[in-house]
Amino acid sequence: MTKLTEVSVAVVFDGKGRFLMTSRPEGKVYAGYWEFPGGKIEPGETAEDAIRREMREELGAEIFDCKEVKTSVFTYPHATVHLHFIQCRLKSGAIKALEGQEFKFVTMEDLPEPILPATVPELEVVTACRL
Ligand SMILES: Nc1nc2c([nH]c(=O)n2[C@@H]2O[C@H](COP(=O)(O)OP(=O)(O)OP(=O)(O)O)[C@@H](O)[C@H]2O)c(=O)[nH]1
Repeated sequence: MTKLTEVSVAVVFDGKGRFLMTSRPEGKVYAGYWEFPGGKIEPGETAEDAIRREMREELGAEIFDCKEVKTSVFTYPHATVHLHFIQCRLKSGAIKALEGQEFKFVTMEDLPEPILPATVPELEVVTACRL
């Protein structure tokens, strides 16, 4: 059976109904592609533990009200990923790009390009979660 890479990603809205996307930094596969913030789940972590850690490491952000809203599986040439979409809220304070990435709050009408292939088909469903 194919080994799944477990990945946790955050679905975060701002007060205007826009959601957060980040660009992948140089040196990673698909560098420059836009995605939901997040990363691989490490051994012993839950999806929620992982997204709390990734948001802290990548963006200096603390989150709360975490809820898994969807999972999906996508096969890339380099790996098969099992994505866990965690809707959450940001505690107040500025987000900082700590890993050389870019970030922005976007709408479906104003998406950045290019977006990771696995993320594109999930955008509609995930953004429908808006509170
Ligand atoms: N963060 C994130 N990763 C995604 C999304 N969609 C998607 O297919 N992925 C895939 O999930 C995997 C996440 O790995 P990563 O390289 O970002 O994870 P990481 O920060 O833990 O990486 P590291 O192993 O270099 O420390 C990649 O294979 C990436 O292509 C998405 O929307 N957000």
